[in-house]
Amino acid sequence: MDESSYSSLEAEFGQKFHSACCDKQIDLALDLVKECPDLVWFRDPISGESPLHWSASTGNEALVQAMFDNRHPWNVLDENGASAGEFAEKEGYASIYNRILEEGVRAELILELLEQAQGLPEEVKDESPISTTKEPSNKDYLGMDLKYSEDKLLDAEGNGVMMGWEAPLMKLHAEIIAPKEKSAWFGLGLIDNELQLRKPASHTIVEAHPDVYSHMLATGWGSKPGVRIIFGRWQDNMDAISDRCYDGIFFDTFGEYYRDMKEFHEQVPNMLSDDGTYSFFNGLGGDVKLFHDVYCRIAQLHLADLNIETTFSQITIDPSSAKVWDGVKRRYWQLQLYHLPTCKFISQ
Ligand SMILES: C[S@@+](CC[C@H](N)C(=O)[O-])C[C@H]1O[C@@H](n2cnc3c(N)ncnc32)[C@H](O)[C@@H]1O
Repeated sequence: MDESSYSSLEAEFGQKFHSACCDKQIDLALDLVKECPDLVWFRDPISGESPLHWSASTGNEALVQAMFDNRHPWNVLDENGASAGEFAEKEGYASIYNRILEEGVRAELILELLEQAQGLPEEVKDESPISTTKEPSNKDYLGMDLKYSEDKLLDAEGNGVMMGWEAPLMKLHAEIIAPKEKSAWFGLGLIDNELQLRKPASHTIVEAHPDVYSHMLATGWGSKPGVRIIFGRWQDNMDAISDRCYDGIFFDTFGEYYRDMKEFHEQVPNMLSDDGTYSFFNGLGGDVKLFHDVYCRIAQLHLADLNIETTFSQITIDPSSAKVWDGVKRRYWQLQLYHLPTCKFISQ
């Protein structure tokens, strides 16, 4: 059943449930779910809020658990784009936030297993709230004309491929994957300039878009000492990319999903030196805090399966000014804290 197809009975129970939550009548709310489990599909027609939002606001764990026991989705957003996690946080219920986060991790991992076992259809796959960066599909993007402006690289639909506000983050990523040999993806070349300042012995750049590649050549990257450019999709060039061991690797593409990034992560152990550092642009779920937290945890778990430990440094970043996004179709980052990943082999 989808959220728009609840019956009038479920709508009636949904409204009663809302009132019970507002009045913190937990026993009544639990009885209502028992009597009509399908009330979990009710959504307030104006606010878009769900029974999970209201349960989270009560701070009652049993009620939140009752939502999940009755298959309430963890990732419903209200009309303002707020998740149930944010409702819990607003009331100061950190343990409820964490319970919803755990459920999100569990649900996404199960979805991934189903996808592996059955090959889910595209429309179901795309129900996952998370893309690694910003839209559209990678292949569509690679066929589009791009536009460089002073501090932005936009695709033909006005999506921000790379933006100047990310410069301080690129500096930090460059610092952690520091000297000798590097691999990166180009965009505005912000991280590449930072890496060059650190005078690496060699620096490999992988870039698939013809316009970006031309821009790289026009700005002299083709003849910089120690710089090697591999032109093409990383997926199609793994043999050339992994012909050596890197002390630092940075991954930051465009129009790819988390599953693409995971596929790249599986290649990292074959080309990172024993004490090397891997990092990636962590735009995962960058417009909803709960989604971002769920996917940081999932990436951490998947990397741990590869014997790689991930620590996240929290960086305050606030690109909320309207001017930053002038002419850009979608604000792909809306959070106050960036989780900068440092990934290293777990020592035996
Ligand atoms: C977000 S930008 C990288 C920005 C870069 N970190 C910087 O500091 O300027 C992503 C780049 O990856 C390239 N790209 C996208 N998909 C790719 C793929 N499958 N293989 C290789 N490069 C890709 C894009 O053309 C774009 O230049």
